[in-house]
Amino acid sequence: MNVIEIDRLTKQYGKARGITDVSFSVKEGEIFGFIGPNGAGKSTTIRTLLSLIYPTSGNAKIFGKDCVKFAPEIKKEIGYLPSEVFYYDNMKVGELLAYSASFYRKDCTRRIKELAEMLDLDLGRKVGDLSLGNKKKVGIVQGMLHEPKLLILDEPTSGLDPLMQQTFFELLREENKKGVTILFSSHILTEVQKLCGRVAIIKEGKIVTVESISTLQENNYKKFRVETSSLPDIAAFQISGIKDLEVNGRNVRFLFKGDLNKIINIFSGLDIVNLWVEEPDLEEIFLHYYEK
Ligand SMILES: Nc1ncnc2c1ncn2[C@@H]1O[C@H](COP(=O)(O)OP(=O)(O)OP(=O)(O)O)[C@@H](O)[C@H]1O
Repeated sequence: MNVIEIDRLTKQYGKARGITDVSFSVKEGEIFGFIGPNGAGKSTTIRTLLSLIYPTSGNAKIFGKDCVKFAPEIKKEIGYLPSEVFYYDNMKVGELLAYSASFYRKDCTRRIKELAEMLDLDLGRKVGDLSLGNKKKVGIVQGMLHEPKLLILDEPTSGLDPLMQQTFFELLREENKKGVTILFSSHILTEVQKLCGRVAIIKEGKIVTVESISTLQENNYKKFRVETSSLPDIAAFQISGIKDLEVNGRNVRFLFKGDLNKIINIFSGLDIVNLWVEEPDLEEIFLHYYEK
């Protein structure tokens, strides 16, 4: 069953582009990544799903129900973490979360305590005194306190330190094991790779592809840079799979996709002083993976 179904969703901000013909679906029980650079249209898509803004055309369904028509009903079953959180500074964290919980017809006290403990969040502190990361944690608890069936997280890790990111990812995996579906938006490919099974990639308001992470990785170019002790024989690098070859004296850079043993073969004929192998960043995947 599809928990989220987005069909040719378009949002124009006056003359400015928001998103154009965005379509993808998220199945029940998936952790689905929504990835793209800043300004690509992730927040616009998510805000449209939540009826915080209205589509210019197209439609989206959550739990099989139209997002606009059934917005209040759907929202009760969703946990949403916006990319930026703003709070009344004078409230204590516990008071703020109790207030958030009052919108749901269930007692969330126990869950608030559990989540706060897990994330090491002090419920007695004033919101105004919290660091950016701790404010983010308040947002996370706020989005999860009513134990929703669907979590929509817009750039949830910004501001969290690496250890807390790990704890947060564990928490998400636990929720997912309980059957919770997660839409996770990010501009950081590595974190999406760690957590998600499939991803939709958005660029300049349009979906570039919807792909499983494993397919995405298999088809990625890796970046190589090698420094040799003497001028290398460039002819050795003229094999299929290598592209964007750049030679600068004893330094050679190139991109490679395919059987890595071919590269090891080339390297075995060289006297290597230094070697760097890097995963391409998101922009490079856009440029090289999708040009085909
Ligand atoms: N209220 C608005 N009025 C006009 N244009 C907007 C508005 N909100 C977003 N946009 C534009 O819509 C496009 C998509 O922005 P959006 O915020 O959805 O991207 P994003 O992928 O979430 O990026 P970020 O990670 O930077 O938030 C951008 O070109 C942005 O400038």
